[in-house]
Amino acid sequence: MKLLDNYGRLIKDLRLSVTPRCNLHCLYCHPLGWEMTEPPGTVTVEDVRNFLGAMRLLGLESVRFTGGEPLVRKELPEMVAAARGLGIEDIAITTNGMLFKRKAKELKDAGLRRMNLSMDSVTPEVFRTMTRGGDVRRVWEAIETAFELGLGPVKLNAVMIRGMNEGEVIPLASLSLDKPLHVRFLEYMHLDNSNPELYRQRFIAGRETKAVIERHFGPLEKLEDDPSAPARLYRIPGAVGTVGFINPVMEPFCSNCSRLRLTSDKKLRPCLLTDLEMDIAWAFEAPNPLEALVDAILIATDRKPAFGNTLPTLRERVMVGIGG
Ligand SMILES: Nc1nc2c(ncn2[C@@H]2O[C@H](COP(=O)(O)OP(=O)(O)OP(=O)(O)O)[C@@H](O)[C@H]2O)c(=O)[nH]1
Ligand SMILES: C[S@@+](CC[C@H](N)C(=O)[O-])C[C@H]1O[C@@H](n2cnc3c(N)ncnc32)[C@H](O)[C@@H]1O
Ligand code: SF4
Ligand code: SF4
Repeated sequence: MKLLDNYGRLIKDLRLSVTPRCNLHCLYCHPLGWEMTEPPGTVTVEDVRNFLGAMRLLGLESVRFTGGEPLVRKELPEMVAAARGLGIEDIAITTNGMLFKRKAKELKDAGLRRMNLSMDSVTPEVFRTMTRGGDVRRVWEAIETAFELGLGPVKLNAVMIRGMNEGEVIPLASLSLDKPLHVRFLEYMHLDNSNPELYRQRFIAGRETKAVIERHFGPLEKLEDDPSAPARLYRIPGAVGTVGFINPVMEPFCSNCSRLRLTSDKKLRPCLLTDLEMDIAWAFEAPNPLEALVDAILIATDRKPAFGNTLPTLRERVMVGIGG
């Protein structure tokens, strides 16, 4: 069965947050501390199995476990195994990598196929500042471990923030030169309404980052994009890996959006950049959760907007600074 929204988009990908907790505190993100226990009402392994089962009935092809930091959730391997048990092939995580080395084998055995790693900087001090205490050596270890275990492709995410890591563009892009690493530069999104002026000052448009790379390496080769994935892909001539630009603010990719998101507190979001979310805790408690979850997913898909409805506000907040 295929799930189509009201704009004809095929919904086949799920982003599933398994915890609101994190062992880092990046300057641009606001997770709960890792030392807390999971808040009451957080999705359980059984909830994840039921939700994935319902999505699978509706044609789900890929699932990405995220957070918070998914590796602080001790049941993550069981959740991955639940996805695999339902026949899902494309099982990925997005992680800061701090705990990856010690959990990688178990995750691979459970069915994990690939990973995206956050790496805003290659410079230890800049990395530590941006993540408020993270150790970039652990990201290197995570990359090596992924290569050793054959988990791939390995994609790196760098959120670009003026005054913090703009000097890292060339060192980060250079990581794609001789290794199969896919380095993606993300436009910073300011997801709350506090201090729009600070947001404007910090924001760097993807096209500016691309221009910096092209000034250094010459024109980038355009590669074929996966239309339903957020990154626009390029290659530095002769490089093994790729560079990509994820520009949700200045160049939204909503027309091919294929995603729904489930938050760790059981809210179903038809879109990442929306103020609309449905509390579907009731469906997990229903006498027939699978049936109730299918209903909830159909309703959320029906409400999926044409584009992120908070996008215009995000763009408005940065337009003045960069002239359109
Ligand atoms: N606006 C918007 N941004 C997204 C969406 N999905 C991912 N992003 C952005 O892309 C960033 C990187 O996402 P990842 O978790 O690495 O996953 P991904 O790149 O979507 O996954 P793959 O393409 O499957 O590797 C996120 O932090 C968001 O900034 C989406 O559906 N809408
Ligand atoms: C919220 S994190 C969760 C997964 C994991 N903890 C990690 O950092 O990879 C998922 C992705 O969102 C990105 N992200 C978080 N806050 C962001 C923001 N304000 N703007 C753009 N990207 C952001 C992170 O860089 C990361 O790549
Ligand atoms: S590691 Fe991920 S979840 Fe944790 S603070 Fe950074 S971006 Fe947020
Ligand atoms: S902003 Fe919303 S509609 Fe656009 S790509 Fe992201 S999730 Fe999809």
